[in-house]
Amino acid sequence: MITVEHLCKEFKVNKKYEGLGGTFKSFFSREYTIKRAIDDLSFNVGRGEMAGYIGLNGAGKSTTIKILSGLMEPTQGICTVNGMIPYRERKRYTKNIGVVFGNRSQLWWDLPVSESFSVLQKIYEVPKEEFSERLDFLIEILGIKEFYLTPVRNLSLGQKMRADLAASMLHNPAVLFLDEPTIGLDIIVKEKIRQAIKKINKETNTTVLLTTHDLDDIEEICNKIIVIDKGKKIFDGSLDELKNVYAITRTVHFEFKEETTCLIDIRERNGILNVENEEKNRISIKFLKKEVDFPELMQDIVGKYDVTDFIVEEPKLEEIVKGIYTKDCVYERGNSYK
Ligand SMILES: Nc1ncnc2c1ncn2[C@@H]1O[C@H](COP(=O)(O)OP(=O)(O)OP(=O)(O)O)[C@@H](O)[C@H]1O
Repeated sequence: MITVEHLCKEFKVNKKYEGLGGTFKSFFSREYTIKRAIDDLSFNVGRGEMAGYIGLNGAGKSTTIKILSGLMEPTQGICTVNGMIPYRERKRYTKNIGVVFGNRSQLWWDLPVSESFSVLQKIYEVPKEEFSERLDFLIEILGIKEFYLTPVRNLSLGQKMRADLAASMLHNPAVLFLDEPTIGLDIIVKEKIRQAIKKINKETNTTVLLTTHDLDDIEEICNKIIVIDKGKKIFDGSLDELKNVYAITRTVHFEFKEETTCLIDIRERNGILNVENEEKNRISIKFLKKEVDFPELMQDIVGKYDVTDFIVEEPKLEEIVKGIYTKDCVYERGNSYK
């Protein structure tokens, strides 16, 4: 459904000079440097898949979305979405996609939500019956009824986002591009938006490409994840694959019947990263999965100490992804764990 092949995007950036004189010089200078925002990027997203597209600030996410939604042409490479080249046949193409930019609304500020939707119906040429069916579905799953007749300027951030999401889906697009759809929203509205996206995908098999800095969005919504860094792809696979490759540690929290302070024999073993006394009878052990035989470790501790309870904790997605960026976790690829 979405195919990206060797995509590059370069921007010309005016050369900057230091100081006040420099600022003046920069203003009139015709010298520029080239900024490569996307660098030989290739990936695929299949029909009905929901892919999370993540990267640090400035990694190139928005630039990719702009190219994929037809707003920008790449410098090199090619992409197709639903069989079309986005920036070549924009008018026909826009009827096939929905786009939501979390920091920008596509609704008309002074119009009530209802009228904004009617204008979009005309723009996208959606037949009346189809439109009304679609509208009922979106009003229901996004809980829009309570502010349907309110002017957009009077909506809260969360209401505006829900209305924007509905607006992007009125013409039943095959692909939905979401750029930070939960930015600035409270936890309840975030959850509503996530559930709605999942429902839309389930009911209409819409393909979703989602960029976000909130990794809970990814964990809850996506079945595929693409990680980019400085314009280059550094991971492409399922969430489980990401965890298998990069979640190299595990922590077990033990509760003992009595005060157990040291576990010196455990602490000294290969692959044990940390043994911490949380309370007098509670100890947590963090270790490298690759170096420690987990069942053996458990057997050993349960055999020697009176364990009343234990909880196994895997690293959170946030921690895993942070490790990928900082290269702290590429233990299996030859470097060492810091
Ligand atoms: N129009 C432009 N002119 C010059 N440089 C640009 C332009 N647009 C983006 N860039 C640069 O390209 C790089 C990628 O920017 P982009 O906005 O795609 O990143 P991003 O991953 O979306 O970041 P963020 O998470 O902060 O939104 C950045 O270094 C940015 O400064």
